[in-house]
Amino acid sequence: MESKLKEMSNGSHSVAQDVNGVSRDTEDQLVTPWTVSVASGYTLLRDPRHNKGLAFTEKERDAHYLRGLLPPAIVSQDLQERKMMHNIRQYAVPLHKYMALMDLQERNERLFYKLLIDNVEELLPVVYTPTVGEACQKYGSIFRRPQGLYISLKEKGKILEVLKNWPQKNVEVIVVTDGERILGLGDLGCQGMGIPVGKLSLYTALGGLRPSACLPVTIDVGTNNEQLLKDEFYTGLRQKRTRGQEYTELLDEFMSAVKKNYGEKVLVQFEDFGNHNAFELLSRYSSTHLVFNDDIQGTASVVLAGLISALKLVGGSLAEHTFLFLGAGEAGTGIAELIALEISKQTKAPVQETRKKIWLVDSKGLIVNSRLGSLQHFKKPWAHEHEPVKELLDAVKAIKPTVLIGSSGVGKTFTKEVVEAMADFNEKPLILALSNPTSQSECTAEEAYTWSKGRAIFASGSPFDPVNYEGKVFVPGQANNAYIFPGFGLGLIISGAIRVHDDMLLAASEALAAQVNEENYDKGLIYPPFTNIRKISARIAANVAAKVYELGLASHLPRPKDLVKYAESYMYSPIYKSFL
Ligand SMILES: NC(=O)C1=CN([C@@H]2O[C@H](COP(=O)(O)OP(=O)(O)OC[C@H]3O[C@@H](n4cnc5c(N)ncnc54)[C@H](OP(=O)(O)O)[C@@H]3O)[C@@H](O)[C@H]2O)C=CC1
Ligand SMILES: CC(=O)C(=O)O
Ligand SMILES: [Mg+2]
Repeated sequence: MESKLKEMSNGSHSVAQDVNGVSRDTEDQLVTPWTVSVASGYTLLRDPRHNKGLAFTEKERDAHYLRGLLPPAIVSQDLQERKMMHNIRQYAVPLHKYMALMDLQERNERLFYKLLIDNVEELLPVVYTPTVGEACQKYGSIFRRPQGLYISLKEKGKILEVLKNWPQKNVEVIVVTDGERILGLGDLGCQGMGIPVGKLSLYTALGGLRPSACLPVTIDVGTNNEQLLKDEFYTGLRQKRTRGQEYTELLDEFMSAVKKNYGEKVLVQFEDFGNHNAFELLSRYSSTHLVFNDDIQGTASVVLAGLISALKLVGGSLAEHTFLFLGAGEAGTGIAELIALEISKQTKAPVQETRKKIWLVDSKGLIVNSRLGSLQHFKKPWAHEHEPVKELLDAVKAIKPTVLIGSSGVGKTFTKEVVEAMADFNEKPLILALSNPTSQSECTAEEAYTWSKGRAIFASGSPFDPVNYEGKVFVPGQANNAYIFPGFGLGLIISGAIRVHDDMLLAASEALAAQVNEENYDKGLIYPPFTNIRKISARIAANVAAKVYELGLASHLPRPKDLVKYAESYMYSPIYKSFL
């Protein structure tokens, strides 16, 4: 659909909207709380949103007081990209690549996104898992310029004012963490900021949301990480985590301030909270806000997509498979619930029935009925009738799963014996080692292929290189919610969704699974490569938006006819704009 821009006044600044009321504010506006201006001269070169470096043309240099502030050469954005990629490839240490990319993001935002979009397979492991994990661990010592918004206990009572300090007013998506469960690395407190920053750079690069529409937030309620509390470079509050009423009040204040400042339709994505808060927050706000928990829901949707496409390789219907999880937290129970829902939709059997072929193991062993009294609420639906089993290997032998999913955050837990047992009773065992970063992966790709004698269908949360096993090359896929959340969020935003519904997650899974082609299957892949991720995200967005309209939860009316085209037309382009 062709977008027809019209200017609308919104308080102190102007916001452009299309016929559907979707914000199409241009990137050219530098919006501060008190004025609307585009910087010029020296300030323009230091404004990452508008800076083009040597790509400023002669005319732009004249028009914007840049004469003398740049050397005479004028280069294209493509040449700048080649130069930056060359420089980044010189670094042998991934963390140095990460720091170079963050510097670029702070210097020249469009060039940063052009690099990320054009080189997504190469740079994803740098701005995202696994390197972002190390960056969070060392965030205090690599800290240069602050990114995102920090809301600590010190700001209690004035969160709305804090939000108003953020220069962008037309925010569409917030990714928020409290840093308690950063990937599988545990409590990193305030240093968890790397995660919302990284996730939102994927929202732009993979899903096409404007950078100015994305707000990374870290809620700092302290940390129980003793090492960080003692670290002189730690950037957060030096106190133990606040729990209970004070925590709840802070989160309530944040959520209501967000709605006041950005309106009903801002999407809040919860990321890497400890599970004792994650489920609670999702259920508390899901009827009043547009909220989505990536670890519970995004992960569920990406894994379901992988399972649907894997059926082409392993055969049978979902209902005919038996699933065993190592890890019964956000990811594990979230995925389990969506699989049960999908099977229920396919077979018309009640979810209580379809759950019975899904088993979970936590740190205390298999989840069984005799443990019901002491189980956290999110584990209870998975307590089935069985004698207690302590070890994963024994659970594998007892349950005989066709699908084994690792969501424990603990590396090396899919041992040789576990993989061999899976390969004993499955022609093609489906093994997903979801835990991040690479150090926490339940097994490596090489281990999965070698121990199963080349029969495993394998995917992992963090990427592994292709493996040569007995002369055949196996390409492992990446089962990561990065496939889902950018397109999912885009679908919610273009339709003006007011609430998230499980059927939208199913719609996202279906759209992703449909993108896997014969060439991918031939390589043993159950996910498409990330190379075409923007096209994939547009299709996910369209399917999600279609579901939003079907459920009557859309506020952007009329419904665009061609939702894929509409999603594509909505996407941010990192190509430089002319300033003449
Ligand atoms: N690939 C992807 O897209 C995603 C990957 N993840 C990854 O999944 C992992 C888990 O995340 P999440 O579910 O949110 O974490 P949670 O903390 O919510 O859950 C972890 C679960 O693992 C169990 N566990 C811990 N240690 C062991 C052990 N030694 N043996 C068996 N079970 C164990 C815990 O048991 P207990 O309850 O008894 O403590 C708990 O049930 C992380 O590494 C994260 O990076 C998460 C989201 C997306
Ligand atoms: C991928 C992700 O969201 C996680 O590991 O937490
Ligand atoms: Mg996460």
